[in-house]
Amino acid sequence: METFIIATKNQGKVKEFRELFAKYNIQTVGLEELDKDIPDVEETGATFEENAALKAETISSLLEIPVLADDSGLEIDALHKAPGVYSARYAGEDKNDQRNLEKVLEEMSDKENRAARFVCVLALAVPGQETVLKRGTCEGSILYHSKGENGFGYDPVFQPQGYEVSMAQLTAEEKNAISHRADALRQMEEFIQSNRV
Ligand SMILES: O=P(O)(O)OP(=O)(O)OP(=O)(O)OC[C@H]1O[C@@H](n2cnc3c(O)ncnc32)[C@H](O)[C@@H]1O
Ligand SMILES: [Mg+2]
Repeated sequence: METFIIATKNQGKVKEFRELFAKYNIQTVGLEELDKDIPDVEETGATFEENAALKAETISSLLEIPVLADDSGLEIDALHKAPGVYSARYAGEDKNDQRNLEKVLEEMSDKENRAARFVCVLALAVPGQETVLKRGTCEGSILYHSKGENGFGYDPVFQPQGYEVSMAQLTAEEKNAISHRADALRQMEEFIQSNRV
């Protein structure tokens, strides 16, 4: 089976990419599964696109092979699109999912407009080629309390549009059918196919 490198250290993303790529018969590997010690890429960009490209291009140059990176997060309308590109570090530099979602619940406790979306930008960097960027979204709303155990990150406080449960109450299969990550990957499909390694 072919293998694709995903430039991420997030095990929640690694699991979802493994599931999403299975239908292409491609195996995916996260950075922590590689033998090499890969340095953290500083996410200095102002947009998901900039950060996704930064991660994909840095790791692709280092390994000299095609690399896919994911920069994602939660945009909340009542918070002027925060936490946005700062989603991973919303409650502090130590990147704690639980504290991040508690901060969202607190900031949203008095807000009537609950509209929000998950955004995922995928960047495919191939040595000697221009990086390809694709953006996927999943619309929904912010709950008043967290519920559910599945998924990762902000899933327990996010209710996808058309559902009465949180993203964390969906099965992996159900989330993968509607997620921002699946949406972005569908758009990236032809580029993945033409860069099978
Ligand atoms: O940069 P890498 O190494 O890929 O890992 P990361 O966790 O730092 O990833 P990001 O910089 O893209 O930050 C994404 C943030 O958005 C959250 N997030 C992304 N996708 C999500 C999803 O499908 N469900 C819930 N939260 C998600 C995630 O928990 C992080 O807090
Ligand atoms: Mg990150």
